[in-house]
Amino acid sequence: MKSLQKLATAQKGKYYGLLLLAFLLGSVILIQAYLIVSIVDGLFIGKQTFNQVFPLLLVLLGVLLLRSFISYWTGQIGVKMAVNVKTSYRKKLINAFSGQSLTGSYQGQSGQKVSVLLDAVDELDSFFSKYVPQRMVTTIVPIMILVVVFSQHLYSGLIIVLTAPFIPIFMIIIGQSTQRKSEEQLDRLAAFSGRFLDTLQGLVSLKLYGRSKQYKDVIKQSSLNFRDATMNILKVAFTSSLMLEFISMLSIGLVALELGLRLVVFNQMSFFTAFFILLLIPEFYASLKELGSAFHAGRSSMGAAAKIEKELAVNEHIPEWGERALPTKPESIALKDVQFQYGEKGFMLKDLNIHIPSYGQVAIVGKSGSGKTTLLHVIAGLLPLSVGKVFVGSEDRSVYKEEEWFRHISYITQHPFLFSGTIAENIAFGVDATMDEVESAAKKAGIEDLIQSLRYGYDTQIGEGGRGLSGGEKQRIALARAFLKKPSIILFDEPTTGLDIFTEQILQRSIQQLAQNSMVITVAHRLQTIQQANHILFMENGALLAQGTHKELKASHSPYRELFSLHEEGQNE
Ligand SMILES: Nc1ncnc2c1ncn2[C@@H]1O[C@H](COP(=O)(O)OP(=O)(O)OP(=O)(O)O)[C@@H](O)[C@H]1O
Repeated sequence: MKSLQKLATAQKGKYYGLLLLAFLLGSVILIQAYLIVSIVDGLFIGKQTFNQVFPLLLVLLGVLLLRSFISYWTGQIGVKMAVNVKTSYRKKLINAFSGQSLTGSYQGQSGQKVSVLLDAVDELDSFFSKYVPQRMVTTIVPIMILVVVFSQHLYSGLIIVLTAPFIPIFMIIIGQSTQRKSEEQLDRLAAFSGRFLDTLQGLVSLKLYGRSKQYKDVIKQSSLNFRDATMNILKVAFTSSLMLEFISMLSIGLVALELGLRLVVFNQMSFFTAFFILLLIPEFYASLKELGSAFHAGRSSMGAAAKIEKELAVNEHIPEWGERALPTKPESIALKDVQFQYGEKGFMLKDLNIHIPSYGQVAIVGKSGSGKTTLLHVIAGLLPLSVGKVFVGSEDRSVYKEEEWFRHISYITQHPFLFSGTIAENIAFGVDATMDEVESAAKKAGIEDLIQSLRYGYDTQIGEGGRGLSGGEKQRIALARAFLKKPSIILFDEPTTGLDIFTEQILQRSIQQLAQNSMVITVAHRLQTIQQANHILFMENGALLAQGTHKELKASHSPYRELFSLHEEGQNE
């Protein structure tokens, strides 16, 4: 609770506002009890007329209104505190997620991350909107009441002092298990969300492999687990309310019995004093009881805070960036003694020394798993280097601003991600472009005819991830993006799966066109791409085995010759 508490005290204005309102509430409760007792005492003991007590009734009405107003403002301040904290946590989480390198973003299930961002952050609400305001009220109001009760009657004060500690003791015992159960509930919710999203995304594979029934059961089970965890929390909440009610009723009963005996049997006190104390005692215990419920909610928030902190504490190694602007057209890219490793013992790129000129086509070639895509990601600046440097021209790339670097890059992956929206919006993604420019880019990427054949043309809606488009169509939209963005560096992960001859030719032609003014680096799987490249990087097991033109490598390097002849065989077949 300490870290959440710090966030509450950091909002000084609101915190002191709550303190002031708690004092006001204490005073209003005392005045309200005093007025009620005066009116009843005046009417029934002092035999006053209604007209005589009427002014007091008006004041009482004012006091009741003031009390409602104080409760309203206390609630409002709590809600505003919660909003500030939730906004700041959501920002931190989004920054953490968006700042992650590729390896970080691949870890864990996407659904779980969404669950932390939405559900766990929402769970923080009750600490600030309920617990903090109520704790302030309970710190001040019962003490004010106790002082007044002691000033009126010593023994009633003593009974309160003896019975009141049972409530906080009980709250602490219950609070421990609430936090544990709340963490468990959030874990299960995150697991449920994660599995659900995984299943949705892999629905086709599940059907093809006849696993949809098993996954249905898995989802059902994780949903039941979440339900059980929620029920466990509710069980604790109900038990805690019952016990708090029981303790406070018992204590009020004891004080009432003592007052009754003194007033009626022993005739040792006035009706005014007895009634006044009797009205204040329920207020005293109500305040403690409400803290009990708020404490329960606050503990749930702690569980959520622990989960969020865990997500934020992932100490990930990310690419470094500086503050300098990048020249309009970056000169060559050079990798000097570069190494990169996935995790501590994962696959490793070893001692890479590569020079790529500012225009022309570079092909990265090698067997599957040799590290071609990983090298492309290192060149793109998506992965942090373990050792070595990447130079842009003569400058270390890390001195440049991240957004400046990415402004110069287009990356056409094997499965480009399209966002839910129109085709035009997807082509113009990240740039301000007129409709003419969008159409001209689509034409260069060879997708214009297809778009025009659609009923709504460029305004056709596509689903998230490009649902509704084929792989080749998605790649051509990504190409159109590249034409529109006019990047200096184009990274292209050539599709391994067979595209039709028509689409393949369009892709080849477009890439060649882009290579006239830009640096094109392709993870090449096709013979034609390899033959056309100005420079070839031949990878094996994370190392750069050889580099040069296709002719040079074919003539001098036997492993390359072997791979190339395999390519040729595949193509002939
Ligand atoms: N995020 C990751 N975390 C850990 N290891 C990874 C990750 N991505 C890839 N690898 C591993 O790194 C190695 C190289 O992968 P990479 O995708 O770079 O190969 P590739 O040459 O592009 O293969 P392909 O031609 O089949 O696409 C593989 O052994 C792969 O399992």
